[in-house]
Amino acid sequence: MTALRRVFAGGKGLRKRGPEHVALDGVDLVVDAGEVHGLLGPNGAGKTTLCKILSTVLLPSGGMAKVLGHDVVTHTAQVRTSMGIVFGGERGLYGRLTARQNLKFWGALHGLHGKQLRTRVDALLDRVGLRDRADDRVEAFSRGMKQRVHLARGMVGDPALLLLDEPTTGMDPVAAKDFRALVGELRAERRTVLITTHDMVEAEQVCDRVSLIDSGRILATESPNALSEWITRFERVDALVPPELVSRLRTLPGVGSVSTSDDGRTRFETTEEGVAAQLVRSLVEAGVTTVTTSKPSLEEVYLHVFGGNGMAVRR
Ligand SMILES: Nc1ncnc2c1ncn2[C@@H]1O[C@H](COP(=O)(O)OP(=O)(O)OP(=O)(O)O)[C@@H](O)[C@H]1O
Repeated sequence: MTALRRVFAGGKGLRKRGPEHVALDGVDLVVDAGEVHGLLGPNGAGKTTLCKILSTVLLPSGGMAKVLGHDVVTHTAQVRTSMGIVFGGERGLYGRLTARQNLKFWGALHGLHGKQLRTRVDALLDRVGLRDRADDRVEAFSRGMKQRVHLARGMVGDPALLLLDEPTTGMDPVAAKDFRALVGELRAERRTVLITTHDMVEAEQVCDRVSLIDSGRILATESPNALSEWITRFERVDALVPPELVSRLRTLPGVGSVSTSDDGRTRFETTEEGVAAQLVRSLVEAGVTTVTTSKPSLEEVYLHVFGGNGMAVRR
């Protein structure tokens, strides 16, 4: 996609008069064939808008996007048949139908019928681990199971490209891990996958490359290694620490900001790998007992990495 732009009219209702809202502000991005590419950004960054344009349900306000060589504005039919779409949440599944019925319905829309349809649906149910629940209504499924039906639905047309929009949001950790394993299988089959997420660890685990998006702009495209380096570098250590010890520890190399809150707890933020562990050791040796460590949020890491131009959570 080149200089892709989408502006929404402001205000509500038919007579929209409020200020315009720029959801995509000139996005340039090339996803290579066979690549699992992550689009990582906070709420309101523009990820869903981008997915909607690529899946031809929303028109761009400017710029150009092609899916497997087909323009999303002028060649919508070709785009639609060459891609599978998996949106997170409840959208797109019929709760009162069984998993098998849902897949048959979508398969029929892709022009499959008879034995070919049955075989494809059976294979997909097997693949996403739902063979035993194939004839239960989808409304009784857990979030993770529904998401597996979604993935099977996205695969029913055997697409070369899959668009996964926040597929693991709301899943428990085990279900999310299983789902990521399925994405790994798609990569092994050399399918191209564009996956949006606001989970840095997820992006790091499943993607070949990750683009960071904020305020409708791509800030950078990175390898997962760079992300994992950020994740290990930036940690937080919180404890009740005597002032003289705070003064000593704040001079340690790799300790970034140090702040003490009203309740007397001090927070150290590290900027180098391994420093959090070193801090914890020093605190324990000095007799400090309740020490907690945590990972910063995506936004905080971006603030470290991009400074004042870090991510802003909108909405
Ligand atoms: N139909 C619409 N009308 C007006 N503004 C919209 C519309 N759809 C999206 N926006 C705005 O465009 C911006 C980008 O939204 P988008 O849904 O693409 O973000 P996102 O990165 O997918 O966020 P999330 O992770 O919360 O889904 C947001 O500020 C949002 O409020």
